[in-house]
Amino acid sequence: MDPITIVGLIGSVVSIGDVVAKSIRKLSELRSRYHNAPFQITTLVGQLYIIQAAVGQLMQWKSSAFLNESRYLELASQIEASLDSFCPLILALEQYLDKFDAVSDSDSLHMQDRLEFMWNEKDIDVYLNMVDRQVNALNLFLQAIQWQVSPTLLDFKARDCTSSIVGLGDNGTSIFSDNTNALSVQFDFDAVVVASRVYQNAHRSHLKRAIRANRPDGSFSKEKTPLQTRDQVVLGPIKEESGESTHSEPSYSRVPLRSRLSHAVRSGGGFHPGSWLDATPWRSRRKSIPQQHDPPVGQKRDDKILILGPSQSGKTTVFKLIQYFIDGEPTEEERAAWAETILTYVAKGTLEYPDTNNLDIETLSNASQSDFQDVAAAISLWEDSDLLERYHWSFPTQPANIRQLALKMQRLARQGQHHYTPTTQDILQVFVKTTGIHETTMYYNSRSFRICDVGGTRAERKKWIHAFPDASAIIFTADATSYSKVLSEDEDTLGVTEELSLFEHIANDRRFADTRLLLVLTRIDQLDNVLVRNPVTPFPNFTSSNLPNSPGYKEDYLFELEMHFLNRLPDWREPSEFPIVRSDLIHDGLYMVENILKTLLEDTTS
Ligand SMILES: Nc1nc2c(ncn2[C@@H]2O[C@H](COP(=O)(O)OP(=O)(O)OP(=O)(O)O)[C@@H](O)[C@H]2O)c(=O)[nH]1
Ligand SMILES: [Mg+2]
Repeated sequence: MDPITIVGLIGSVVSIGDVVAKSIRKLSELRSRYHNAPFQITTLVGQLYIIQAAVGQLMQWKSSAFLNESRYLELASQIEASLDSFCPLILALEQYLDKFDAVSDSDSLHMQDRLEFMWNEKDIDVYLNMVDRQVNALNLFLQAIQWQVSPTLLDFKARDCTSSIVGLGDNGTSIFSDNTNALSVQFDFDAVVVASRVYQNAHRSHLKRAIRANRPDGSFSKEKTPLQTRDQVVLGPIKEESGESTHSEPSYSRVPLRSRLSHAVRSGGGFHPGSWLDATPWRSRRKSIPQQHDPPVGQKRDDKILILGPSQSGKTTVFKLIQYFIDGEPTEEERAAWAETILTYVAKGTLEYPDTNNLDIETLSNASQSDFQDVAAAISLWEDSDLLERYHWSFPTQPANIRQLALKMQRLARQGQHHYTPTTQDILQVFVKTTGIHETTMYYNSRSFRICDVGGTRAERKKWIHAFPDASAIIFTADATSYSKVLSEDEDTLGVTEELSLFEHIANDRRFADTRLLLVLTRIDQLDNVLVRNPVTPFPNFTSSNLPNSPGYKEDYLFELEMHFLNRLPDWREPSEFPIVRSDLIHDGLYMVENILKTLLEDTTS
């Protein structure tokens, strides 16, 4: 059957739907007017409703996506045959009911009409039987179609994020919904999906794999299956929820007084050694919190530090800093390897500038060490200091850092250098998006510990679950200037909204009840510039008696920002045990990580 015939078929389904609806209306009217109406009428109405629902299902065939699938074409011809026998039946029923049209105009049935109606009760019986058979046939038929259709439907639903099911595909591929809110919602098609053969198969195979993985010898057992719950599967963006946890308006209900926070919130650029570093060991001061699983007696696990935060918040920069602090700054070979990456980064950033008319595209797209002088000349565009102003804040790279690197390269080229060797600061300034999880074991004060860097985009966060087990500390990085930016993966969401809700999700996660949490506010060096140019609109209650270009204004803003983070802490976390570090990672990061490591590993390294 060709697509045009199917469109015709859908047309006949629509008209059958109309006749069925009319018959239901007529029968219902008759039932309400004719007290003691034969039981068959009620049954007939019920059956017709089922047919109406079935016809509604068939309407899904309108979707053009089905028209190109051979298996639907085959089903379409079967449906047509089925409707061929159903049409005369439903039309005959309509005609039969037309006879009572006259009586339905009056308020109740007259005696003569009643007699006629009862006389015809047998006719109704016949119709009922026939409709009944038709309903059964249609039911079976629709079930068969659902089996075929559901994987495709599921695919659509998952892709447009309305599915509550994660990871099902006809060809064995997984589909994930980005909308994690949907994961806790039940949908009316869930039952159909769960009953479908493809779901059952996938479920059984996941079960088998999980059981097998749990057995050292790979065999099956009847022991408890370590299945993940649905909310463990994806850690995606967290939407603002209604009720207590809504933070569109700042609320300070859970925030202690400024004085109480004096040693939780550090002020000024960079890290201030002192009170919170010298504080009593973390664990001894912890409030009573939900139970966590300790390692078996006698077995001491390595500490594991997770670096979490949204994309471009500075996770990898912190990771690099820790590495350089412990292993020493990059070697000559490592610097040479970084040179190409940085050249390409700057050249690509220049090319992404919206006005590319005057650019030497050829040189910039093939930037390499060998033509360093040409590349440096081609990026002279960045000397234009107004350029940053005209850059849109959602720009996926870091215009300020690119500009600094570009200016530096031009200076080196003018000095006659033909090769570019980056400094540690240059390496820290480059952005290479992280994908996956990067775990490394490092040694500090004769102790080994593990450190994990992860990708921070929404898509990457789905993998975080694998890094969570055994985390002893979390460094959460947040860009202090993100109130003025939107996400590169979603231009409708402000950076600060995303980082606050992600932080809330992590801070409130019971899995981390025994895990230290530390916040690093990054890009403090860029904050002055950003504050002068962008009003702090996301925090409507923010006021300052200082002028936007003064240090007092920056201090007031940072205090406001930190309050928003503190507001997201659960009751079982003590704000005074939640260090906040303000940092310019590029220029004083090494000093900061030394203090962070001392603090996070304090009771194990001393
Ligand atoms: N000027 C300045 N730039 C910073 C600072 N912190 C981070 N950056 C820059 O911000 C960009 C992104 O930093 P990354 O550490 O790569 O970001 P990330 O969080 O690892 O991002 P993903 O890998 O996508 O999750 C880089 O270009 C860094 O140099 C800072 O304190 N000051
Ligand atoms: Mg990264």
